Amino acid sequence: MENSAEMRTWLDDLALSHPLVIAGPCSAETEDQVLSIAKALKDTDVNYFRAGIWKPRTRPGNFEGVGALGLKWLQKVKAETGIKTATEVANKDHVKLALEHDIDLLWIGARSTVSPFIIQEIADELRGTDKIVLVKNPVNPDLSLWLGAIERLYTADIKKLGVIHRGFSTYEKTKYRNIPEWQLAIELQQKFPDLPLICDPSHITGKRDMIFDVSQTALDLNYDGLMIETHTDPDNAWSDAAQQVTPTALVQMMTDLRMRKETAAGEDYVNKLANLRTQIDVIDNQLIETLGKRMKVAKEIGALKKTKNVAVLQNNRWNEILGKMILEGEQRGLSEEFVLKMFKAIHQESINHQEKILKS
Ligand SMILES: C=C(O[C@@H]1C=C(C(=O)O)C=C[C@H]1O)C(=O)O
Repeated sequence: MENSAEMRTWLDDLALSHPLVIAGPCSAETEDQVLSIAKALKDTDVNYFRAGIWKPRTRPGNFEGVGALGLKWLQKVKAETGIKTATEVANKDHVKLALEHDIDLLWIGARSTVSPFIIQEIADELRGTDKIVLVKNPVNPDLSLWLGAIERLYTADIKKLGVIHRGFSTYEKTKYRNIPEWQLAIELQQKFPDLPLICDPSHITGKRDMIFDVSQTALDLNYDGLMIETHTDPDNAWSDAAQQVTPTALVQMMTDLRMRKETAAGEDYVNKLANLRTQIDVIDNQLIETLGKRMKVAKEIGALKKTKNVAVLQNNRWNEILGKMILEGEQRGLSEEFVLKMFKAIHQESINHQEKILKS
């Protein structure tokens, strides 16, 4: 599968003056709940009304969705508000029912994207559909698995495709429910610049007060749209209560978010940018040159170790460097997270070079 401008035709055809917005409750709970949220979202920027009908929960015993009955409620939403509808499908039976009920946009959840068997089953059932199909990232940060799912759908002649970035599971405790790993989405954009990319800040953050900030970051990174869980009574929602926002909060958010352009004209802007980028180019060259020099010295250390049969990894020395560099970095406004990541990569490269010498 290769990038093609056609990938974004369905989105371009909507001719939106704002990012694509998919909003609605985490789960469809009752007909009244679904309809009252949809009515509150009528005449806003919302393009698709979402509601989970089948809810894959981490543990059994939680509310697992109302099932096919909810599809009738979504049909009512479209009839009464004119908003198009969206739901998650996780197997071929879901697909069949969703298509029978004329749901306009189907998404595949993170837990399904990890399984090529499930994706193939869904793709086979969807074959040739003109509905929009969006694929959430797999729970683990694996870009090939994510793209593999898109490829299976594309091969099944489904051409209205896109991806939803909902963040990744991690063992570490962080401020996020699912860490964003923005780098992965940036890489995806580099490979498939025309594949519509939607951010799901609700699942990335897990907390409603962080949703605005993550949404703004997504727009700053050229995302095409947002999927935001919305409920008229979030605190009493039957699932994901902490991360849902009210329709009023959503509308306010859409007003406050700053839309960014991909580029800008104007001689002053263009000249200043070119000048600053020249400075960056010079510094980048210095960085590479310096790193090359550092590896040369590491190789000499490797050769010396070889003569005395000494181990490559020297934890004391390594900890001493890390400690010093974190402090140095702090003084230059570099975050500890960045310094750690960078030096871990440098250390690994140094070890690789020395390993080659010791094994030669
Ligand atoms: C270069 C050495 O080998 C390894 C690599 C290090 C580095 O690149 O700074 C530090 C400690 C060792 O784990 C060394 O022993 O000094």
